[in-house]
Amino acid sequence: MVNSWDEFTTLREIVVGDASYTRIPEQADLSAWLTCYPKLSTRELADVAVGRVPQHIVDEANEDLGELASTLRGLGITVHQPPAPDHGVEFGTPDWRSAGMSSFCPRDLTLVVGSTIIETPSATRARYFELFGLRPLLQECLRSGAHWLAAPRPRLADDLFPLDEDGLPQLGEAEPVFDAANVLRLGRDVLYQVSRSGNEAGRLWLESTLRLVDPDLRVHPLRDVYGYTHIDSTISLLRPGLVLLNPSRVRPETVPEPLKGWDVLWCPPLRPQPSVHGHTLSEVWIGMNLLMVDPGHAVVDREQPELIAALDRHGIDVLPLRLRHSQVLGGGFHCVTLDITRDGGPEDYLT
Ligand SMILES: NC(=[NH2+])NCCC[C@H](N)C(=O)O
Repeated sequence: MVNSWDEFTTLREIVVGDASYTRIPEQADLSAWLTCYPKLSTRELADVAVGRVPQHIVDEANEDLGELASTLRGLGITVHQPPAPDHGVEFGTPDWRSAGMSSFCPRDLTLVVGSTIIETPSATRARYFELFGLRPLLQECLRSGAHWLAAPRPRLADDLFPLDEDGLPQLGEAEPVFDAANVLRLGRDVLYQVSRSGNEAGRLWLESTLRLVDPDLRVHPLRDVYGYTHIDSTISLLRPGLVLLNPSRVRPETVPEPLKGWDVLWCPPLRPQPSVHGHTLSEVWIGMNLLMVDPGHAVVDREQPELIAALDRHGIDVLPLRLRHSQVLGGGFHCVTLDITRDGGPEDYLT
């Protein structure tokens, strides 16, 4: 039964990703450049290894996902691992053509608010059909009583991706686009990061749609916190009143308004993963991208002992697991999962 209103109450059912067929999309595609390596110049992009990710990386990533799935099942959690489609298959629209990218991060394109599943309008062309891999499960959820919506299919024409004064890609406002991973759920409050992976039109669409889901829901835009892809290596909601924040992106004076008054665990310096495939889709801060199993237990990268110790000091026991390629593939434990059932409801955690 689909019911997930937050990021920390006791977890009952979850989706775990599949790294099979993962590809780095052609970087000549503006949307791929924006989502993958937005800080690289066109000259630097020439060095990026595009196409299928080396099989040993895929195999090790799937091994780690398998261990995650087994650990969660061992805790009595129902785990789904829908098989990835072949992301090498090309597709297109009247405006562009692309091949796929990855099913490693189910968090990115599917937003669950309560019993409503929302397919979000990603700005990444290569991810346009990624959710077809989840469709059988989403139909199962529908049959079990979930509401299932999809945002207006975005056109993703070039006018959505203007260049800035440095010739680097930006996200325009031509249409509503955002990834689900730009959103954190906090009971009746929803944090929406405005960035290169979620625009203001996307926020407007989400606000309008969530009014249909529950008129008491409140969407809080987070602007000028982190301008790049996704919110969950900048902010991790640990439990009511305690948040893990990325000190390289947030300062005490810029703690997002909805979280002022919460206790802050400033993430300690994290350890980079060994470089195995040139440029990485994530910064080192992906190490703080953790999964709360319940308010007292977190799945965390076992190669981050300083973070594990900091969580322990805040009364959070850690299940230390490995995710050897979270930087290269751009996903930590929050990214590579999608919780569909937790115990919490539309609580008011902010007053
Ligand atoms: N849901 C996700 N895939 N999140 C990944 C966020 C990675 C973020 N752009 C960073 O470099 O730290």
